[in-house]
Amino acid sequence: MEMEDVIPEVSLSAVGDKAMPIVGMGTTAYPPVDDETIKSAVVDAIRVGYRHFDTAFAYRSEKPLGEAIAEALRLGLIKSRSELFISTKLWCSFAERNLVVPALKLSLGNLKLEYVDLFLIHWPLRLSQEVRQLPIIQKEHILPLDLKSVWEGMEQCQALGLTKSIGISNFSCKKLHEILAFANIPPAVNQVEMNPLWQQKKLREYCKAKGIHVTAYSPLGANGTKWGDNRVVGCNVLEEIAKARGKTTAQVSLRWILEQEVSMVFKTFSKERMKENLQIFDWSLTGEELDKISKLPQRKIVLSASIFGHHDLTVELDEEI
Ligand SMILES: NC(=O)C1=CN([C@@H]2O[C@H](COP(=O)(O)OP(=O)(O)OC[C@H]3O[C@@H](n4cnc5c(N)ncnc54)[C@H](OP(=O)(O)O)[C@@H]3O)[C@@H](O)[C@H]2O)C=CC1
Ligand SMILES: O=C[C@H](O)[C@@H](O)[C@@H](O)[C@H](O)C(=O)O
Repeated sequence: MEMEDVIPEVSLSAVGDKAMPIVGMGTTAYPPVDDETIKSAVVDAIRVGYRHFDTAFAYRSEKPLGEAIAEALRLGLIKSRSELFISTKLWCSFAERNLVVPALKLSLGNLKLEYVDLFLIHWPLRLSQEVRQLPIIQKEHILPLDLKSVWEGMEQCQALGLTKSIGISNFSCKKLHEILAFANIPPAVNQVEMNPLWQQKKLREYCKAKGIHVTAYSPLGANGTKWGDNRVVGCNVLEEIAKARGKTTAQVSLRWILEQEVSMVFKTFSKERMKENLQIFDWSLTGEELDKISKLPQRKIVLSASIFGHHDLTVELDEEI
């Protein structure tokens, strides 16, 4: 059986015809790797059965992802680009009304694609165009986002057919409330950190009520990266469940996410772990196990203040839920 047959899909509210595989592969690596490594990891992932890939202008992975797609087509691993679901994100230094369409065109140029399936506002922040690296030392380079005008630019991207659907990332209930007040096209997706140690209960309830699909990022707590740590894969409660069930701690975390009816994007460039991380569809957690996980102490792992630098806007963002 082909793995793609077993990855379920979800229909997004704003996308006419395209469903999103509920498991996708992330493409941001730490420490950074060369393009060839990303390209061959994506080709491996397509072989294993992944069809959904998450990139961003900021990850510098758009180009190798595009090359991997071309290679997969050449090798006959897929027959058409339409078999894939590709999402990319608007970087904060393009978060201005007139820069949104050109930014997506830049990303499409990197990807060598005519359209993406999903385009997200990466963070509810704007960065000055002078910013060249993170974290930002000069505080005046972190700026508030004019959400209404940026969203108009996102809507234009969809109207132009450059993306099938549009959404947001790292948005709290408060910011969702703001955007829903004026959006002509409501966001299809909110991509946020979610794992057993940051369960996002309130945000998920809010999104469900508003018909916004949630995608979990850093579902393994971004193990081994500079924006995450090993608290999820090293969590005792998850380890105990894993041992009792003959699974890995990562599989327990991913299975828990699946059972919350959200989708997820995780990153691994190891072919073995690509397979391991897909072994989550044919078993389920017991009520007792779910109960233990629901009682885990909660703490956000991915903090905008550590990615961008300490600033009133990042501190406020990290506190909002
Ligand atoms: N919208 C946003 O602001 C953000 C979006 N993202 C997106 O989400 C994706 C996933 O999140 P990310 O932050 O990468 O974190 P993840 O939780 O996916 O963790 C990735 C890390 O876990 C390791 N890993 C993967 N599988 C296993 C396993 N089975 N056992 C042990 N370790 C494992 C990987 O190493 P290895 O490769 O060696 O297996 C990698 O170091 C990103 O790649 C990106 O696309 C992430 C952060 C923010
Ligand atoms: O420098 C850090 C990296 O950019 C990392 O924090 C981001 O790429 C993160 O995964 C995100 O999506 O915001």
